[in-house]
Amino acid sequence: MKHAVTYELLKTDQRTKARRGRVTTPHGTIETPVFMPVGTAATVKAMRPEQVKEMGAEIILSNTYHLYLRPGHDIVKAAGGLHKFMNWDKAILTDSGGFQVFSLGALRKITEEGVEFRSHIDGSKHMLSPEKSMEIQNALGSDIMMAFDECAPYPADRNYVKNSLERTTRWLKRCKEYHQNMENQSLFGIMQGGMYKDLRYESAMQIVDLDLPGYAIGGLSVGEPKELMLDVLDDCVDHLPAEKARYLMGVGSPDYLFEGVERGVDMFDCVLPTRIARHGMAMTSYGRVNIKNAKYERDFEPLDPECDCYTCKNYSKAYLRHLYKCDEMLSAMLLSNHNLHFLVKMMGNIRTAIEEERFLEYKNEFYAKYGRF
Ligand SMILES: Nc1nc2c(CCNCC3CCCC3)c3[nH]c(NCCc4ccccc4)nc3cc2c(=O)[nH]1
Repeated sequence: MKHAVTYELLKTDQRTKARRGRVTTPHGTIETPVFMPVGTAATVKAMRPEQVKEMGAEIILSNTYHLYLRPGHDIVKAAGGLHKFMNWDKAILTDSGGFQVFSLGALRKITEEGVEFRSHIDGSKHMLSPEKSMEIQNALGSDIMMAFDECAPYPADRNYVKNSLERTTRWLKRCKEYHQNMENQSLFGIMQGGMYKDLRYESAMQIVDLDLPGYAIGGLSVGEPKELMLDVLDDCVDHLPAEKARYLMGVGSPDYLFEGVERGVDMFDCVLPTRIARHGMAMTSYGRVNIKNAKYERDFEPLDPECDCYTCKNYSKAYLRHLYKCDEMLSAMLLSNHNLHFLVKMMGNIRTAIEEERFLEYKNEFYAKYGRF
């Protein structure tokens, strides 16, 4: 069957595995490498969709687990699907809910069938399975649906990880089986295998056979040390086909984005930029700014002198500090807008740097200014 979503490789860096590509979806194209803003409950928190579009975002994420529990995928479907419901007409990727059950829900039991859990909202009992996850994602109408997987905890013993990845592969086959009749939505597989390189290879071989348009690297950014994560990641990428999209799940701070791009990753997502914004933290060209710090009380300069976002063009650190101290809603709105703009613009600069064969130079230039991470 023709894939609804396709990846085309445009250029590979001559000195690293960094690459420039493009993902085509029924709701438009996505230039890669790309950072995808997260919109968990059908909103990128504190942002209007027009602002997310204006900064250049071409795809956002949402989530099966959250929307199934509230408001219910049947309501979103009745509204005409997630694009209509949240007034976003570009691409949407939905995560499958597995990761969120482990990280949010009160987990009850994992069986071959799926995962039993209690809702973190009202404690009611639920069951997510590959089929249920696909039914929900189909109702939501996302362009890219993630397979229902288990993200093994870290650390986890080798035997557990091996059994878990093999079940995740069986679940992927059930997702693909169920997906047959959804021509406007594509399914991405997810590689697991913990921090065990041989199990990562095993997982990759099993899922690549299914010839999907894109593959995610799951099971990382789960508390492991940075060097371990990067070492395993470096290996994982080599086992995925060059002509398919590669998505590293849950990664989104500047340093990890540069390191991921350098190792051949095309797509990233993370709640970080909007989450730290709500805690008064901003990402700037010169490192992180903690706006509640007293040193900004009379600092009438913008957050980032090199940023052209709405926040940096119109407000000072002193004002932003004041808003945060007063717990004003505008604080989260302005800092979220800046942080997302910062990452989306940074990825645009990375794409240009790859095109101009100067990715490493740009990375070093960025690191020099950003200071310690
Ligand atoms: N299916 C699946 N999802 C994963 C996710 C969720 C990705 N964002 C989904 C969005 C859709 C809606 C919600 C998020 C992950 N997120 C992380 N790390 C995030 C670490 C982090 C947490 C908080 C702040 C910063 C970093 N590792 C992940 C591994 C997996 C995985 O194997 N399988």
